[in-house]
Amino acid sequence: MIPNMQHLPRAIKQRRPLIHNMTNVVVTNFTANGLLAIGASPVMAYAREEAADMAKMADALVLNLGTLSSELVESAITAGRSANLHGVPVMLDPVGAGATAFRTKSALAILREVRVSMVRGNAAEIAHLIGESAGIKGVDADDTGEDAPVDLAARAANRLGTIVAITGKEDVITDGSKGYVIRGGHPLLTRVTGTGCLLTSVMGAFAAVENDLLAAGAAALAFYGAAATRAFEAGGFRGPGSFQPAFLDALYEMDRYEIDEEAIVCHRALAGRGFLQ
Ligand SMILES: Nc1ncnc2c1ncn2[C@@H]1O[C@H](COP(=O)(O)OP(=O)(O)OP(=O)(O)O)[C@@H](O)[C@H]1O
Ligand SMILES: Cc1ncsc1CCO
Ligand SMILES: [Mg+2]
Repeated sequence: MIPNMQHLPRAIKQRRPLIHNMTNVVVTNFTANGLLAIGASPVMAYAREEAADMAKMADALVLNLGTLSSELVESAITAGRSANLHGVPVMLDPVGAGATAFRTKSALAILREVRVSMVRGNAAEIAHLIGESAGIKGVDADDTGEDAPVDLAARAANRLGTIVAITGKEDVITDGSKGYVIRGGHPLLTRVTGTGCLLTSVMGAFAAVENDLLAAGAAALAFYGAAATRAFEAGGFRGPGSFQPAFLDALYEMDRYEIDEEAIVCHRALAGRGFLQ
């Protein structure tokens, strides 16, 4: 079980951490609404002229490469360095890494220039960051339907020197030696754009209120998956269009969820690799 986890959604509602997002044009509104729903305070700020100032006053910085440009990469590095100087955790979502050389190169430049606290992506994105090829089409991973890619996450964490989360049917998060596999969520999440992007920002909100970043990230994955399950179980929707607001409503109630210990498991394959029980 993850230590000190159950109270984190309440801590977010009480402290309303400021989350500075440099994100993509597809998911901007959804990300702001999702962060508001959990009680965090979102701000989107991109200009080179203000990136360092905003990052400095934030409680977490989220860098998302979904609709990147060279200007965004430059601003992201400026913001990231400012966050590093002021002890602000930095999340990186390398959207579409591997789909084009520019995306991979930009993500690696940020990882080189900024001390990134956590990287979250799908398996294909994370594989490409460490030079391993995997199926990727646009910004979506080819769904292999396989179990959580624990070894890939651990290799990436060690190579990149940061916490790595890989999401999919099951989620995994690791610092390269310890880690968690989290079951939950719902396949409908893949039919609504930006659920991964919002998750990276939600991880930022958890990192803002908990210094143990591995536990914070694992808790974020568990609560986010639980919200998706609740939204599905509550019913009353016909498909992705009506699932999206139901999911936002479920995120709003996240502080009421008891995380089922069964949802966070020591994956069979983790035995003997230093992963926690
Ligand atoms: N098959 C699945 N079953 C249950 N949950 C899933 C499934 N696939 C993804 N998820 C969940 O969906 C959320 C987003 O993860 P995903 O891996 O799809 O991110 P992503 O590819 O970065 O998405 P996007 O680019 O649309 O933001 C996570 O909470 C993950 O656990
Ligand atoms: C569809 C899409 N294209 C670039 S970013 C994005 C949102 C999901 O990552
Ligand atoms: Mg993504």
